[in-house]
Amino acid sequence: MTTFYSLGLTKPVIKALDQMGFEETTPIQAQTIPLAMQGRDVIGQAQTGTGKTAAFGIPMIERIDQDRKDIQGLIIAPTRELAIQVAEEINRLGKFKGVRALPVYGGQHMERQIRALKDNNQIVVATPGRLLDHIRRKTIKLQTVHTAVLDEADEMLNMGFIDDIKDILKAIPEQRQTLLFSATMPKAIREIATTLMKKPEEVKVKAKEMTVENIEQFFVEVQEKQKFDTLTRLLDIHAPALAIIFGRTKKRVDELTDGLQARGFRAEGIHGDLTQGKRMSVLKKFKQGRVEILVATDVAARGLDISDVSHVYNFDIPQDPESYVHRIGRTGRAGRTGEAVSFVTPREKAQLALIEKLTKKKVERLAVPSMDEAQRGQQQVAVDKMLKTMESKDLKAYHQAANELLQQHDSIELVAAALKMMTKERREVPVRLSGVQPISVKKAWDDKKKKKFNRNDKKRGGGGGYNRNKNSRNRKFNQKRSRNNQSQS
Ligand SMILES: Nc1ncnc2c1ncn2[C@@H]1O[C@H](COP(=O)(O)OP(=O)(O)OP(=O)(O)O)[C@@H](O)[C@H]1O
Ligand SMILES: [Mg+2]
Repeated sequence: MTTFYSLGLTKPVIKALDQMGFEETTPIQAQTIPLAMQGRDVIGQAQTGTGKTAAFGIPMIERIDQDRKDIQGLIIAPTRELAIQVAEEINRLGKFKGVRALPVYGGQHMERQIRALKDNNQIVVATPGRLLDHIRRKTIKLQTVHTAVLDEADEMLNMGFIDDIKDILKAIPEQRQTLLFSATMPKAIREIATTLMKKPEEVKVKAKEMTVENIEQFFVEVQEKQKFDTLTRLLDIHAPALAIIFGRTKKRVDELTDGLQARGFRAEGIHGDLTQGKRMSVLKKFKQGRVEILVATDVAARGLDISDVSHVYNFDIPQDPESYVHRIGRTGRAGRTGEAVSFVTPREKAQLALIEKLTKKKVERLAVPSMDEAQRGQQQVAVDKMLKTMESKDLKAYHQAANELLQQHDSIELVAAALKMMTKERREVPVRLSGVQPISVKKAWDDKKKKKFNRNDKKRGGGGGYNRNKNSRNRKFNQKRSRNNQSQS
């Protein structure tokens, strides 16, 4: 086991780590921090939830001169939520050294952002689109950046951001250090990445499986039409603390959210068509537990670190096996346990086999639950609540009433009545979702080829400069996404 102290970190950073409750390094941290502190370029791949943020954040902070007020570190992340989350973690790590990180993302007021950029932040954490806007408008100065990080690099390159990333990196001095991190690193992406880096050291944390051990993985085989009832029954049985449900498209996410709400679940959706304000408020409510189920598209949930997520449901099996790894990785973070259940229609069994091949892990079959089992699940929730109340609350004030009731009535009937009052008796309100095409392995394969072709095509076209307008970028991006029947965040 490696301590942070043995890595030669400075006192203010050690103090911050202490305050954050980090006692030992995770393997990716132990392996990449020394390399990055020497100024080496690093490609880091390690399982979800194993502390990649601090693996690049700590060395970046160590190499920042806190007496200078210009931007010295730049982190690029695929979504706004992730940019915010990473900036928060960097700010915690840099607190005692006096290093500050500013998140910069689309959907935020431009003028306010420009003012904030003048406000002495040595690190900027940005999404590619908005960062390019600032570079074009000359409202950000990146000549002093010496360290650049691409977080979730494969996702950004997958999303068609390769030219944007190249343009951004052109605005940073060439003698920079470049770090690149993700839980998945398909070969093609790694090859592109190395062209942006200088003799990168590849660190791949050796693990038997690509997913973390503490996530139990299951699948249920269901017909498309049975999926929704199966989902709500599983939710009743599992009674998750917090759950994330993945749908394939934005429309699907909206329909699922409506359906779950109709059946009495506190669910909210998150995807790229919602306003920034709405996305932030949904996430905030979810983190506080005021919303118990978050319904999301792939992109919307990449990299999100919400510690109490106990269950992940793939209502639609993901198109890429890599997406599966990221999706289920929203649970089982930082050593906690979690459960993941994937819904597979009979025609999608081959896709499940592909996932098992990539992750080197067998996914266990779960029987489709009956309505009775679901009800017993909710009864159990009531029983647990009752027992917990008995343990933790002073019930003396209720003793007299209880005694009187027991003299007049049968004790089993009394307890049964109390349980009935506490049990959510869910009526299976009919919910109809629009039909979706099952994923076939052939389609997934074709899409992969198409993506590759598009990339080459783009390369031949030379890509756009800074003055490419935002709408054209978005249009291209959306076309690509809808072709893949996926959704942008
Ligand atoms: N050494 C450590 N000790 C304890 N907790 C840690 C340590 N390093 C990181 N963490 C915590 O673990 C959680 C997961 O970290 P992080 O979000 O960086 O994971 P990740 O590897 O980037 O995952 P993903 O692939 O999903 O993006 C965070 O809450 C973080 O604060
Ligand atoms: Mg991460």
